[in-house]
Amino acid sequence: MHMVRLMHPSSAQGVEDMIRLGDLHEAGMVHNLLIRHQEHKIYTYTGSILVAVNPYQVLPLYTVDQIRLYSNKRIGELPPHVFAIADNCYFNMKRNKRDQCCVISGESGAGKTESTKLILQFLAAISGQHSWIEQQILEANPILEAFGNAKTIRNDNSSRFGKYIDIHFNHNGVIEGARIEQFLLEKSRVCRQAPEERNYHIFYCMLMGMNTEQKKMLNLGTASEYTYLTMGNCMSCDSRNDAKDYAHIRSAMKILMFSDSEHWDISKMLAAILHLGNIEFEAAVYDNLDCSDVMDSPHFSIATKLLEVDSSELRNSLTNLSIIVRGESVSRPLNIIQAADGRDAFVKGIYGRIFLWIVNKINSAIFNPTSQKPKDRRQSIGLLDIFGFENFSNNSFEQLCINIANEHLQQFFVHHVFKLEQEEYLAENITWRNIDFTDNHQALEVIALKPMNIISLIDEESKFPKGTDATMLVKINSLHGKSNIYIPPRSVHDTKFGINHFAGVVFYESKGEPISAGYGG
Ligand SMILES: Nc1ncnc2c1ncn2[C@@H]1O[C@H](COP(=O)(O)OP(=O)(O)OP(=O)(O)O)[C@@H](O)[C@H]1O
Repeated sequence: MHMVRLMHPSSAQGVEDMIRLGDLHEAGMVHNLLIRHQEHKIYTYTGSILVAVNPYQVLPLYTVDQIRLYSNKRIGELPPHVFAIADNCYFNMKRNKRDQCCVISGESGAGKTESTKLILQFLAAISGQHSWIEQQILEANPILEAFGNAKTIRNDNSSRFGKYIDIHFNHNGVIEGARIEQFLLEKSRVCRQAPEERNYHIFYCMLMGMNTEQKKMLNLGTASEYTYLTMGNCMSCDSRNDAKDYAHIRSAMKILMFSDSEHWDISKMLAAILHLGNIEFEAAVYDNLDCSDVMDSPHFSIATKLLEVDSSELRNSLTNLSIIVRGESVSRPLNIIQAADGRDAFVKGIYGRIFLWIVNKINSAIFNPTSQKPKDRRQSIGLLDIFGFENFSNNSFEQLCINIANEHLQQFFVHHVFKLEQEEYLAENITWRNIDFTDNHQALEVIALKPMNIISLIDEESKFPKGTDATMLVKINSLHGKSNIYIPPRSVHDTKFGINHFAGVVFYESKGEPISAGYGG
């Protein structure tokens, strides 16, 4: 049993900056956040880091008066606030003429996207021009959220992609443009959703918001008619109004210069995805090989029309797999399970490209390339809104990518907060007590950095014509089986491998999707 000690007075009252806590350990910090949260004080500092606890209610913290109050103040002068961080970035950028960056991280539902939007709003308000470009930057959000957010069991508006927004300012500190980068869109959601989860908002918004004539042209009905929209058995979401959101998405697209024909082309692609999802395959045998054929249904012919492709070519590519080996195309028939997997991979490819196209289109409206003149040199504030570490009961390649991104962020954090600081103390001969910290550099090396790392082996196997999930595991086992980072499957029948991440062990499923579509492609 641990010794019982008196609580430090700072723990009983709570502190604005956890560095001042008398009981500086995990329980002390969590307790501090709890008592502050109970008083609706959702923000707390830990040095230069702001910790935000989601209040799940509207608090009067973001009014115009609050923006005015936090503008041009030193950190610590006022209670901790996301506006204080934004203000600090803005004035550091202007004063020191150095670009700034805010990293916003946390688990799903923590409030990352809301915080990103609040920082954007604050910057738009204090840089003070209420210009068309500011409005365009703010209106990019509803479009990105329509195509990249979905209802999950944790969050009715969960971002299923990471984003980096770089906001550009001229030498007077006025916003003159921005550029958005997206990472790791969860493409599997287009074809499959967990119970009580939905596909991307745009599908439901389109079906609820389009007029009858447009729906007729795309042969669309209601959400319940499409396999891809019903996997989670959840077609509506109490906190959302799909029809109203559709009107907002349309107006945001106009503000960001999407033409009517571009919007219509996107709608055709989305409708084609829904029809492709309803296509079924029947088994066939040809030359003693298990093959498949597309079952006759209106969905197939509608999909070919919407995609503007030849129906026999589409049929052929859905039921055969072609790989390029040494410059030559090698084709083999697919059985019905492989054909359905291949169709899903095709759909994920289409959706991923639509998303990329949309981000590029938004950038073409809000991004101004730099001028060469030194007096026009622009400065920037970057906002990174990226998913936190994930560990579900079933983890796929997508979780592996997300967790690698978090390993990199952790390494950046370790490097800046501990390693560089300690080097500086040493260089200046300052006496200090060594702080123990866990360095995740070795994990990063094994997973993604050193030669023959786990990711490169997965990549290599996905390009190998005879590569399967099983051959991939054999290779990883033989090269990393003895490392303390990789945990091999427990038996030859086990298809899960584990990775010892900085935040804990996660087991990943290697089986399920064809390797070329799931892991490699
Ligand atoms: N500061 C806040 N004030 C009030 N409500 C908030 C605040 N931050 C978050 N919320 C509520 O919590 C919900 C989830 O927040 P948000 O979407 O920002 O989480 P997230 O961390 O981006 O999650 P995900 O990783 O799933 O995208 C929001 O839709 C909103 O209802």
